[in-house]
Amino acid sequence: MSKPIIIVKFGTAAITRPSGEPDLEIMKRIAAEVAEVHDAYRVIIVSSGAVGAGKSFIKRYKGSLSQRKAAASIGNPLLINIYSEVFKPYGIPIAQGLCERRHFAHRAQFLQLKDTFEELWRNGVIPIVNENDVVSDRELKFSDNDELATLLAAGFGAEALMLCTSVGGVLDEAGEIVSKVSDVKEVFRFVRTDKSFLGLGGMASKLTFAKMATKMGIRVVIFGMRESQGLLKALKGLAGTELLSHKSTLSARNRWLGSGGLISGKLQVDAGAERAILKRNSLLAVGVTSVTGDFESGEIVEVSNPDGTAIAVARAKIASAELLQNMKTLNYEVANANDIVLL
Ligand SMILES: N[C@@H](CCC(=O)OP(=O)(O)O)C(=O)O
Repeated sequence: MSKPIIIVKFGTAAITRPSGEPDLEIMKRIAAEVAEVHDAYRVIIVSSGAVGAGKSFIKRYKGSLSQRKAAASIGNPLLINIYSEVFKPYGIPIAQGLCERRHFAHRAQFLQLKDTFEELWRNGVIPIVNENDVVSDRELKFSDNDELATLLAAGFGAEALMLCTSVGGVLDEAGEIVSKVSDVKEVFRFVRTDKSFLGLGGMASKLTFAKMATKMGIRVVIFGMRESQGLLKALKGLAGTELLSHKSTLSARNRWLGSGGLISGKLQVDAGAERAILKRNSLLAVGVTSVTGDFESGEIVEVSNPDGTAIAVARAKIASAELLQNMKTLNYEVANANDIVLL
């Protein structure tokens, strides 16, 4: 049987000194702990920190979009070199994967990503993923690397999504780490919305994506690396905040479909089409009342009922332009029942 997959995401604040430079001690600890679980799991590391690692090279850095992108393009190779060095003592080669949102919007592209990582794992290599900041533009970028890590966890059918933060977990009113959470709603009220200067996500973002992952049957642990054994303890549920997964009967393909973050367009349907979808039938053009966004055949759309409540996500069989021309056509399939996941 193949080894389970874990996604381990390190946020900027978790691996960066206050000056913005990568914290070598923490990164050595990451390598040591990941090396310990390398035989038991197929690991994907998602690492932020490129902007922090490169920003000192940008004159009068103020954090504008172009400065962040330039800083990331300088910082990414620096960061990946450090990872390569810290994993060397364990004989583990690492590889870099730079992803954009569109790589997740098409099943075929995602399957290529999967094949590439499978090949890396067969060769004992750990892929380290970051957003392709240099080219991802305002609309096409991930909201942050928590989203990227969640999409990878959903698409790869990961057993666990490990989100490393500087705080070490979700803190309650008394400042204590909440250890186990069965419903993410329970801890949302503790969350402050401020985030670190260099990173993009914060605790609210982590919990939003954690909720999505737990619904898909993925265990999520928010943990820290400031103390040794942080990852190892968190994997055993002995440190950080563990968000328990819900039972999921979705196939890997439908988890990927249902992960929501990939949505390229939105469709509103009438009451008849809503009933049909809820009875697990296909979606026909005649039931679509409005089309938002510009999507291609094969991309993911959100489907909402006449009240505007999202009821499903679906892989569109036709592009938005073709749908707009055939809105009133009977028996014109927009999404096949097998490509619709109810929310
Ligand atoms: N891609 C950017 C990081 C973006 C990001 O999501 O940061 P964080 O919220 O710290 O995980 C970088 O490498 O600096």
